[in-house]
Amino acid sequence: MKTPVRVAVTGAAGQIGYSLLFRIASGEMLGKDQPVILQMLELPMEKAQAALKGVMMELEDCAFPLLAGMVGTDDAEVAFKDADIALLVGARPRGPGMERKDLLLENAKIFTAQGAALNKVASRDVKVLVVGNPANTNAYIAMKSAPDLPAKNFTAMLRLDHNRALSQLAGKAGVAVADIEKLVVWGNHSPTMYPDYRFATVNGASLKDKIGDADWNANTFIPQVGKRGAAIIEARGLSSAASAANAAIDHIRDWVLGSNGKWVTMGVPSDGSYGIPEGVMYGVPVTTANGEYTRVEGLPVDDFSRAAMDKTLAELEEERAGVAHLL
Ligand SMILES: NC(=O)c1ccc[n+]([C@@H]2O[C@H](COP(=O)([O-])OP(=O)(O)OC[C@H]3O[C@@H](n4cnc5c(N)ncnc54)[C@H](O)[C@@H]3O)[C@@H](O)[C@H]2O)c1
Ligand SMILES: O=C(O)C[C@H](O)C(=O)O
Repeated sequence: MKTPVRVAVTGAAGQIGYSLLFRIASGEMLGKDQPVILQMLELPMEKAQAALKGVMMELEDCAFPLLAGMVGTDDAEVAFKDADIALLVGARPRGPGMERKDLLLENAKIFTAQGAALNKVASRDVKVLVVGNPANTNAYIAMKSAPDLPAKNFTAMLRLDHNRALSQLAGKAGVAVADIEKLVVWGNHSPTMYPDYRFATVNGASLKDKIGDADWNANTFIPQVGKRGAAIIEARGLSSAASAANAAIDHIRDWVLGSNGKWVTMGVPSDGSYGIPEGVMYGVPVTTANGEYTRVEGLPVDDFSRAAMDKTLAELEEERAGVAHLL
């Protein structure tokens, strides 16, 4: 039997938490031979703690063979103690008519506190994924609030956007999602993101050539992927949850177990490549192996792409300036 991995999940009694925890405990994230200990954080409020207790009762009732332990708490330092993986989900979601950055100041303080708690008690190798919005800037805040942990351990979730783009492309081209490779989503998890299929292939052939529709790319595909979160809020009255949990599982699974050479999108602190200033938490293509991600380097950036990449960068810089006083 392998040593259990400690997985901390914040906002554990929320919508995403409810779609996420059972899949982690069943082995879908870290493998069917990997025991896990779930360390769950919720707000110190009676209702949230009662809901967390209910979720833990249900986890217990699943009798998951891989669930080696559970902790439910309102104290971040308990939830993050020795955590190998931390999924920072707990934050306020937006409602209809809001942009994710409208949540910035309200949610930012959560991530200064949780970054500091991770800094103090988590494993030095902890892999952190920020899901709570605005995800890139919250991940940046957590990273800056944890100066003793390597910056590369902090990531933001762009995988939902990557998966959304895959499905739109597969539908347009009449191909299977599984056959599409080398897709990128650059930048911020916001409507300014730039889903880019210039390099994408289907069974080795260019997807861009197969689609051959620049107007669809600029006027349908890019805005549709960028505004998909709002479309779901409009339809459901609540923000995406099962698909967000699924993307979080994809992100961590690939980071820990490897992407087998496939490109995936992760929001990571920039190393200065592609004209993105160092430290900005920006969606880029990576491959993953042996628990590390490696940027796909040297892709050509044409004028259209440069403009799109700079627009999403400008928004991230603006968000970063808006929280500078907290860091
Ligand atoms: N990055 C993405 O792709 C993506 C996708 C979907 C949703 N989201 C974001 O994820 C977040 C959670 O969404 P949800 O639908 O699960 O929301 P939700 O309101 O259903 O659940 C959030 C939970 O977090 C808890 N919480 C709030 N502050 C906390 C704190 N400081 N510590 C611990 N727990 C805390 C709340 O009590 C609640 O139970 C939102 O910010 C949402 O916008 C991101
Ligand atoms: O759009 C939102 O506010 C929720 C989430 O970020 C999403 O993309 O579905």
